[in-house]
Amino acid sequence: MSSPSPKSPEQSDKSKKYDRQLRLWGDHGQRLLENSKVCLINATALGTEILKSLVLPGIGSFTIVDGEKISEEDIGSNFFLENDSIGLSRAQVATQSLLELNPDVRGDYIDESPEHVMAHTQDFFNKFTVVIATALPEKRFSSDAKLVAVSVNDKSGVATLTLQRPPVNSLNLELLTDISSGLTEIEKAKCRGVILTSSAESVFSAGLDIFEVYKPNPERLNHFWKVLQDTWLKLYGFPYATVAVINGHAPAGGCLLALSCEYRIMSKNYTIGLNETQLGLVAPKWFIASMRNVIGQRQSELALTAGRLFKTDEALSLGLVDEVVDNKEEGISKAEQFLSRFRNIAPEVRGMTKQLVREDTIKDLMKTREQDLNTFVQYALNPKVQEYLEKYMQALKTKVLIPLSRHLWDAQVPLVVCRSIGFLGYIRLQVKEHTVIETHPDSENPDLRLDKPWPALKEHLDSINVATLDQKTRSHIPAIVILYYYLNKYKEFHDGNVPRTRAEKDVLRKMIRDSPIPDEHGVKVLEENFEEAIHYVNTCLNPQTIPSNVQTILDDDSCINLTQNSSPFWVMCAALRELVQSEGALPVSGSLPDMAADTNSYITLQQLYYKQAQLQAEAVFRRASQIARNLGLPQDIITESEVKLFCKHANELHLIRGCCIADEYERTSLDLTSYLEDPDSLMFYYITLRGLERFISEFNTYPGQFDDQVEPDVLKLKSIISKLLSEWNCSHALRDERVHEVCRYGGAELHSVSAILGGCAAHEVIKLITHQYKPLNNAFFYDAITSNSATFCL
Ligand SMILES: CC/C=C\C/C=C\CCCC/C=C/C(=O)SCCNC(=O)CCNC(=O)[C@H](O)C(C)(C)COP(=O)(O)OP(=O)(O)OC[C@H]1O[C@@H](n2cnc3c(N)ncnc32)[C@H](O)[C@@H]1OP(=O)(O)O
Repeated sequence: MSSPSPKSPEQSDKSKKYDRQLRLWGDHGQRLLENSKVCLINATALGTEILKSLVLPGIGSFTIVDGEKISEEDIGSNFFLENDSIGLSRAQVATQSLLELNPDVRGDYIDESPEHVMAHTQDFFNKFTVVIATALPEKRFSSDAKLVAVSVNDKSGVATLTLQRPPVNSLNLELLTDISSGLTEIEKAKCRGVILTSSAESVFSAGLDIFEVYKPNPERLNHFWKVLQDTWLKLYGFPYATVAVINGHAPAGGCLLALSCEYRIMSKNYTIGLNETQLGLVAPKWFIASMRNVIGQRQSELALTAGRLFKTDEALSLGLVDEVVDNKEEGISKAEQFLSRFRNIAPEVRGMTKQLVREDTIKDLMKTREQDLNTFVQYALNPKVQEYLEKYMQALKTKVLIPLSRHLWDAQVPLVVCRSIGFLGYIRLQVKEHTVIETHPDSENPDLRLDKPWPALKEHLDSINVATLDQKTRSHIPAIVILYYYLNKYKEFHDGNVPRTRAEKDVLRKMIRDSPIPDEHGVKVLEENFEEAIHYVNTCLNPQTIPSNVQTILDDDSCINLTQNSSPFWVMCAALRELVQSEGALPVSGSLPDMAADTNSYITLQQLYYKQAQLQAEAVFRRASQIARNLGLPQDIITESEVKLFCKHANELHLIRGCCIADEYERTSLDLTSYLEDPDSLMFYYITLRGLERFISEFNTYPGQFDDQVEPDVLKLKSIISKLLSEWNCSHALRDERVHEVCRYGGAELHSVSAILGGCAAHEVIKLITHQYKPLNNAFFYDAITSNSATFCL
């Protein structure tokens, strides 16, 4: 769904419109901004405020991902939503309002939750320049690793197929496909038997993955069900002996997997059953048959119609499982014992017998496969079922921050996580690697190279004898010429050294100050250009060294060992490294400060600096293009204008390597002592926020969201926070009033706080996009009560 906006016809209009900001980040920064694609997850008040401050300066495009409908609470805080839009898609309405702010920006939206987008289009977020997420809950991550592990014990000939799709082995298309190919692999290896188990600590399998069925892509939905049928047919009719070691909960589809095996061994204190009716769903016929074949018609009917989930011991009495064990290891050992029962029976004979026993059930599905598929698809696409699934999914807590963080970290897309709650604001930047070409350093000393002038400059400066110039010419020569002349005089008397200390510089300053010829009254009048020369003694004679930030970059492995994945920045750095190695210094910046001088002499000098900078930038460009060619990178990845900018600011290159939010959330110890001992430290906000996020994950509401729950929520939040602190081995406690304060907010967003924070977050995003100005590293807290703010590197 996209709402394209026409581009403004007049380029000059655009320059006029953006005139103020062009002074800050230049054409180069504006170009990057106009080519950027920004994704916003959740159009909360904070989210739309951030986008507002990005749309106005003219980002290329934005996409809002938000599956929420507009609520009354939204209207109270979100400036971009209006009363008559209650119940409409928040993503759509926010997109339309934001697009009105700037006709040069394109915007679109996806009216789906980020969880849904992640589950269906893994790489969706990779295409963005930056992803901004507001009000996003955390989640244990699911990785791209193989979803099943197959291992074969060569001695016993027993294969183990372990389900390992975190967090709960919910059966999506990929997991089912992997189970099916795992079984094929085991069949080819002619194993004596298979043990089916799970790597999760307390779940065998949570059954079918709800995300496969919620707002599905019809083609994938069809495919999903066919693969489920195939996998069941393969497992149910598997020629070798099969045992399920059920080391955790096995509801619905999880129970079906276990029922398809010949023998079931279950760990204590979990639940198992075909509970579909409890979920408002009807179990397909072959699910029912799988159960009936194990516990009989009568018990199946009772269990299925009530949607019963049985505790392990109940399941044992019912015959739904065959043995109970204390843990998975014991289960595996019991499973091996079961399989060894068939040691003296010919595997083909055993297999054929099993297939005959199961033949009718298998044939039933084979005959009705197409019809079963159509029934499922129609049922799943029914709006009522979808409505029901939406509610069900909300009840199944949704946490998404951690997988998103991990995914974007790997894809090297910056992630900006923000939250605005009550009087508290928080911004956290995740960048794996961010490089900055600082075009606006805090203090820039002119790069004059008077201590080591290159030949053309030396020749020109040496050609002017300041002492013999007539008064008029003297008063118009550029300060640099004067400085160079007296510097050489100074060197003559100081063994060829340039002045370094303050006292030494005073000597040089005095030489310049004393240089004018006295007038008829014996007074030495110091011209403006001589004053300037004295001024430059302080700033322009420091030896040309390579700043440590730049040296670190030139010594970085990414600069030395380039690969096909190297960014243009690193290719340019490698070329720069070669120039530095051959010339012993960074390229000349090429710009000359304004100075009191006659036009001709100033321009001559300016040309010398400009030409040298051009020559050096061209050398770096040629080398960078060569490196890119050698690496097989596209030729247009390095442009001449970019190299010029890079060389001009070569002493202001910065590299930031950040840390991954998912790692931060999975860290088991955190040394907060020094912060917590400081009564003014805002670090307690971080702890409160982490507690808040865990609260949302556990209870699916904000603490204090419901008036009658404020006090119980305070207790729950306190207990969550003290658990968090003890997980981090932190002995401090959080003051009670801090917890009360957060519960008082009840999850409310205040427009004024969101507006301030939105501006700050947008500013950080602009830094990330333009690669100018160093971004925040890495967390920012804003306390709107005291108007204090703090940054922490977490
Ligand atoms: C789906 C079919 C619908 C309609 C089609 C029409 C009809 C024909 C089909 C009928 C046959 C259907 C068969 C099925 O299998 S339906 C699925 C039924 N399964 C469940 O209802 C299980 C629900 N899950 C649980 O009860 C618990 O998660 C479980 C397994 C006991 C584990 O508990 P716990 O360890 O506390 O873990 P969490 O609850 O915190 O869950 C962790 C994490 O996993 C997500 N999740 C859980 N179950 C599923 C699932 N089935 N699909 C997708 N995701 C699931 C949960 O949301 C949590 O996610 P988070 O983001 O919060 O980390």
